[in-house]
Amino acid sequence: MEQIRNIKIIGGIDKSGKHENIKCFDIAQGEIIGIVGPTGSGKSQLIADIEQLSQKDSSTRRQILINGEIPSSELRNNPRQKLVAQLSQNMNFLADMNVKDFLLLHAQCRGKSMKNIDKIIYMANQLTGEPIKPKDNLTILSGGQTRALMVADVAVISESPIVLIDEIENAGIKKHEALELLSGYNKIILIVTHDPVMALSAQKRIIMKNGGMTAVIDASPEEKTISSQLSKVDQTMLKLREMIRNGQHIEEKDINQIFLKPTVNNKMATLIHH
Ligand SMILES: Nc1ncnc2c1ncn2[C@@H]1O[C@H](COP(=O)(O)OP(=O)(O)OP(=O)(O)O)[C@@H](O)[C@H]1O
Repeated sequence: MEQIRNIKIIGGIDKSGKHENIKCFDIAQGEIIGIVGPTGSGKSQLIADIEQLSQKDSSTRRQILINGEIPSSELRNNPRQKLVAQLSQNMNFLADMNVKDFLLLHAQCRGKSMKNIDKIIYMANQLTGEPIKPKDNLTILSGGQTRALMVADVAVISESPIVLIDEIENAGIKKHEALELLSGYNKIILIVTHDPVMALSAQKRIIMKNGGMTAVIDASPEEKTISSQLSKVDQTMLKLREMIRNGQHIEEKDINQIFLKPTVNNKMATLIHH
């Protein structure tokens, strides 16, 4: 597959038939873009336009260019050239095989090195509190383990240059780290989310309203700091969850990592303390 360096979204019309505010939006390899907006505002439709490489032929009349050009019909229609890998809350592995065998099979199908398998399991284990073992059966993995393994698998083995993450707010994984891992593999990442940790991890976020892209907001330096603070809160919640699951008692020191670190400013500190 040709290397996808960037995609361009050329704006179309919203649900009222008016031109979208955003006429043109470029996304480069390695960028993380959030898509936010109320229910029914057209977030999934925007993703569908990208996935189908719409050429003014969907309800939104948007056009998607790849590397600045109209994509070939091969790229649009051949399922083997699928551009978008999707990760969502409700996805589960169905195959009755163990983690290592599955990864070996997937790597083999994609013509990827089989030497990376242990690395993928290691990466997945950095994202989840509950260690995944190579001999674990896929079907017994918990929700968090499943999502963590999918993220590592998509990052290393899958060839899809675009990764769509659809509302994995309660995935039970370190979301911030998961996004960093994927963007490190130069994927274009689009996240539909209502979760501040995820939304603020994105460099930019597209604001949807009434079926149209109304604005694009660049994450401010302050928001980036808030994002890493929230990520620590997130990790502490994951840790507490694991401890409770394992029948342990929670002590004040277990939540100190949220409170002890200097916060963005006093306002943020007050917010967390209360
Ligand atoms: N520009 C548009 N023109 C016409 N119809 C549109 C447009 N954008 C979205 N729609 C339609 O509006 C409906 C709601 O959009 P969509 O499902 O994308 O919203 P959403 O923001 O993903 O909602 P939710 O948060 O509930 O998942 C869909 O049927 C979609 O096809």
